[in-house]
Amino acid sequence: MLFVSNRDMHDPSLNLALEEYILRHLPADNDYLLFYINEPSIIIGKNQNTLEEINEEYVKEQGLHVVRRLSGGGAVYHDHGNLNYSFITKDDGESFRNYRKFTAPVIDALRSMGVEAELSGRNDIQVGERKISGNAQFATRGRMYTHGTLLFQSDISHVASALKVNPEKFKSKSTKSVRSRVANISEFLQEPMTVEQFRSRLLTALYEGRTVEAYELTDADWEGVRKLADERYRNWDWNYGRSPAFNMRQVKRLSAGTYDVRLNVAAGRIEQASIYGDFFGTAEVAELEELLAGIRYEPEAVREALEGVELTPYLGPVEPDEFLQLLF
Ligand SMILES: Nc1ncnc2c1ncn2[C@@H]1O[C@H](COP(=O)(O)OC(=O)CCCC[C@@H]2CCSS2)[C@@H](O)[C@H]1O
Repeated sequence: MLFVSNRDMHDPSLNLALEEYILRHLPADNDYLLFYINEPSIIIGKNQNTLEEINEEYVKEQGLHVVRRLSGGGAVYHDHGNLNYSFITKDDGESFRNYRKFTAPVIDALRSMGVEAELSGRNDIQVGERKISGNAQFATRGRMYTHGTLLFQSDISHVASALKVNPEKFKSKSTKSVRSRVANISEFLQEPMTVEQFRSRLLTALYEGRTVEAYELTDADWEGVRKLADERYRNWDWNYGRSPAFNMRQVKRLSAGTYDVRLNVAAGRIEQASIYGDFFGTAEVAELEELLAGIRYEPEAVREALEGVELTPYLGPVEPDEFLQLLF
């Protein structure tokens, strides 16, 4: 596992671009480890509707970055007290949706510092009932990354104020406020340390005492990273773009996540479909939306049109009947 160093880079667009660049362009015969700390930001899940996730007024007032990532899942708040890790590895057919595999070494490292961390739910690391880390994955062309946050010493009140919280989440996890659900790792440490010291401890623990081998990024690499940042992560179309036009809308929680389906139906046919949510798919949900366009708005017609289409890559594990229930 090669370590990629970017210690002084805190622009979320550059950090997400670097992560994507490593995934797509660095030699695939190696695994990579990347850490990053972002300036105050909201990082939106791939399939989310940005404006419904953020508290716009607060974002403006605080000058927060709002950036969409390639992985599924929900929106999270980052600041200088939040350390992110990313394992960029081969997609070997067994690792996608396997959060235990990638969080285990992080959890072991936390335990070695006296933090009683454990994996719970789909993708969270918690101490007791409180979340200290959210995780997500992205896979393409045989490569994948698994990345997660580590709330070390973040301003927890901002976590609550910056994000608009989906009432579904409260119901399903039966908690009263986000504030009480998340916690900073520093609270659980016996001896105080800075986020930088925490980062070094984690790095040493992840290499289990072996020397940390680094991949040195070249000038050409950096050029590629900047290009990706400009083209994608600094692009309004990517971060906010997708149009929410609809005249039928249904929001449902299934076991694989929350789905928000919107349809424009005219003359009995689906003109346009938009599917939002915090689910974990690998394929572009836009392809599925396109498949739905032009189909008669009837369960049988939709069932027929989708025959043979595997839904899981788009939507995570969802049965065809469940999908129909989202549409009708
Ligand atoms: N920084 C951070 N860490 C942990 N939990 C958070 C954070 N910010 C907000 N939250 C809480 O998690 C939920 C959303 O949980 P949910 O499970 O919906 O989403 C996630 O966890 C996504 C994790 C993405 C990790 C990436 C790693 C590098 S770039 S971002 C939110 O409503 C808050 O209650």
